Amino acid sequence: MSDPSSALPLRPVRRVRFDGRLPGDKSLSHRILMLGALNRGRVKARGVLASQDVEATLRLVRALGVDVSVAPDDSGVDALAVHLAGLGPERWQEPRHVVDAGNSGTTLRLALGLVAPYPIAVVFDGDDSLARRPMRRVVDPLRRAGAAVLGRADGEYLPLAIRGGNLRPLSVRLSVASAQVKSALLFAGLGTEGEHVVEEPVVSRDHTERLLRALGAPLEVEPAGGEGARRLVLRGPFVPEGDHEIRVPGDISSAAFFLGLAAAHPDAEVVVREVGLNPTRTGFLDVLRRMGAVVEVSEEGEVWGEPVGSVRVASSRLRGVTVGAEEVPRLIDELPLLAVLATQAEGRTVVEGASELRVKESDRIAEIVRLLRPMGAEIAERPDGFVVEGPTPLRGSPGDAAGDHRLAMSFAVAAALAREGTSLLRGHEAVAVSFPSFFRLWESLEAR
Ligand SMILES: O=C(O)C1=C[C@@H](OP(=O)(O)O)[C@@H](O)[C@H](O)C1
Ligand SMILES: C=C(OP(=O)(O)O)C(=O)O
Repeated sequence: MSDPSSALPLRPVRRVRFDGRLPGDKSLSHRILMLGALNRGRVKARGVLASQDVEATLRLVRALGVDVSVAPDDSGVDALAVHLAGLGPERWQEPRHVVDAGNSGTTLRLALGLVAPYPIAVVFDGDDSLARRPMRRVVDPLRRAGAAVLGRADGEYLPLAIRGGNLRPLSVRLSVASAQVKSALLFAGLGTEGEHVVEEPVVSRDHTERLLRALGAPLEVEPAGGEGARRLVLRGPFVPEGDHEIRVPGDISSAAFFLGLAAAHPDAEVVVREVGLNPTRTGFLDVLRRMGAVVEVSEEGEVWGEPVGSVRVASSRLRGVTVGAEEVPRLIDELPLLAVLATQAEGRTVVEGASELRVKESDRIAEIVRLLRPMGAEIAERPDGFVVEGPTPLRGSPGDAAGDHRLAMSFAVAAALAREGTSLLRGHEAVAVSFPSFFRLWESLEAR
């Protein structure tokens, strides 16, 4: 790990060639560990992401007293082999200590739903970024179902203490499209008698639904009202059983930094293998295509209902695009990167309906504008997104990742695309949240 106090020099990259696997999917890794903790039986998972966020979920699973063993998995980048021997939630213990969710919104929100049906008290805390992120979106529906939750600002912010048990059936129409809230409520339904209904206004990543159905849960997914809206109906209780094995596919959100660089760079070819191609996650590939990029996708199989395959992207002439609210959840974590690529595209790029970006690890709208302007980008902040006029040549500049892994990696792409000048990134160590080997792999790209 590099020295956190020093800035990392990032030079423009002359030639981009990459062909291989990248780290395992973060969303799937969290969910597999939590469902493994709930399961009555053994779960053997390979290719689990070895990163700080997933460490937080491992801390939760251990704190509940679940028997879990973790070893490096040499067949992947930043990969773990995890074996869980779950005895069902009746055997969970009340954690003796505060559970540290670190920087991970997914850990905290999903965990609140996971433990809510059971009569145990769990206290959560996390880092300063997580302590600024809103939790009432999960806490309120859990309270309405009968869980007791205490926390700062009436349960909006960490630290949070929950004690559940004996919940009433959940019936929730989400006002924001959030896979974290949806998943938390489905998890709560798993331990609760009755028919639970969750409606989302626009489809968000559906890993939880796919995993639950693969495990045999009585879950129906149907269209609801508006375009892209979905209604999920789960009959609880359902506790998964039996022995299961899974190999976690690569994370398209991590792959996006390599694929995006390839699209905007004049001499590039990148192939990412064995990556997850769940259509609720591939909005970034669709937007790249709309920008005129050469994107080839080959679907090669399925893991627990999740399509998996390879993606190839080569140097392309990009043009500006508009991305609206109905598409945002399918590429929410790739939007700061899209701002970088838009600086190299002909014409105007507009992102709207993305105010959720302001409550991620940082305010990703304000911070990406702050990072890109000194490099020569023409980018304007909007309350719910940004507008970029391109193309503008970028030049190396100092920048600060604001403790946000996606911003650190987006800045690395901008630095690689710069015509001249070395960029200096402060806070580069944030990449350990989702992609610890990022800079080791990035350094293998050829510097000018
Ligand atoms: O469910 C998940 O695994 C995630 C959902 C998204 O958050 P929201 O559900 O808050 O939009 C995303 O930004 C996050 O990186 C992971
Ligand atoms: C928003 C993210 O994660 P989380 O919400 O789990 O912190 C992310 O990985 O970009």
